[in-house]
Amino acid sequence: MTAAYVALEGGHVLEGRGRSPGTARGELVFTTAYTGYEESLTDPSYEEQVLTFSYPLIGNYGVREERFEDDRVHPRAVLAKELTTDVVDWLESEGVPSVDHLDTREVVTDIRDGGAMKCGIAVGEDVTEEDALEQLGQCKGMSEHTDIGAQVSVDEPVVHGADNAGPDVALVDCGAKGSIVDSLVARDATVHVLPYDVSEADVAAIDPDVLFISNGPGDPANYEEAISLVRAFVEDTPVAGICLGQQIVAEALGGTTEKMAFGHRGVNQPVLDLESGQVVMTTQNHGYTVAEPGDHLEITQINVNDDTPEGLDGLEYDVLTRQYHPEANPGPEDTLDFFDDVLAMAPAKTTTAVPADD
Ligand SMILES: NC(=O)CC[C@H](N)C(=O)O
Repeated sequence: MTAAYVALEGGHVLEGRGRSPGTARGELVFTTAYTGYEESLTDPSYEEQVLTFSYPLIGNYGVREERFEDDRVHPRAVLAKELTTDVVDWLESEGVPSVDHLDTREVVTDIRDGGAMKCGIAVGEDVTEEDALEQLGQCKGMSEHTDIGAQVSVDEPVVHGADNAGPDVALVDCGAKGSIVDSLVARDATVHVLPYDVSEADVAAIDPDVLFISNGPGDPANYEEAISLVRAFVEDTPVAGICLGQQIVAEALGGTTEKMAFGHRGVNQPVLDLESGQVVMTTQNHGYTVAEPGDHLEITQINVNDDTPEGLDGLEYDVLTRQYHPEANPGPEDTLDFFDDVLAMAPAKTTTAVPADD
């Protein structure tokens, strides 16, 4: 049997069954999602993290590329109670180590008690506990990954829906999920996917109808270029954001963000809309949260479990953000209308009326 060790911050080492081999380190987190493992594993927001699935059987409906959110697996390693060979083969082909036959209830309890923590993984024929501890020793804290955007963003601009007649959206790609692009293109927008550190001049050249900051991994405070961009454009251009995007917008407009103990990751997080009184089920994957919205934003939606901000509106500016993932994938599609609301902020296109013949 292939050996597998998981060294947790503090030095406690768990032993499991080795599946795909390799060594890795990252921030140990868990998701309670009971479906959507392909989408979660290809979500760039999991970059530099080790993902534990609390749902016990992962891989029972195979691996299909059309469900991927990006072209590669982002977590550094995967932990579960039971992984199917479909998933293990996929992870192995991507060089991502995985461990199963773990008591994931224990792992989740450790994370809930200790918070998201550093961990080291070693999987292989000859690996030892020391190999996992050595990985743990080299593990950086999430906020120390100061240029994490470079690991997940496009290098050059890419345009989707070029022939669409709707608004031009400048999507700052801090690790955008494919479903965000798809949701906008499906609503007739032209989406300009731009590098995470795109310059003000390059955005201005597009003359976007909406500036949209994507989801992405790591600490929002490290995305200085995107923060400046929001400040530069917000007076004249509607601004939208999802997850990391909400956090960046808050940082830009005088608000603050902070790290949560272990965050929200799952597909049934209840969110209350403060105006309508309605509760919606949402998909979430974040470890930071907006602490204070500042003077230019108001909190419109909150998490029912812990009251953290889930939606922000601009007070004097056109701003609309969500902490959860309205694009779903995985998870419920209750909140897709966010994309309609975002595009409704775009100024009406000026069309030249064709004079009638008579
Ligand atoms: N999904 C995301 O965009 C995650 C945002 C941020 N990296 C966090 O952990 O809070």
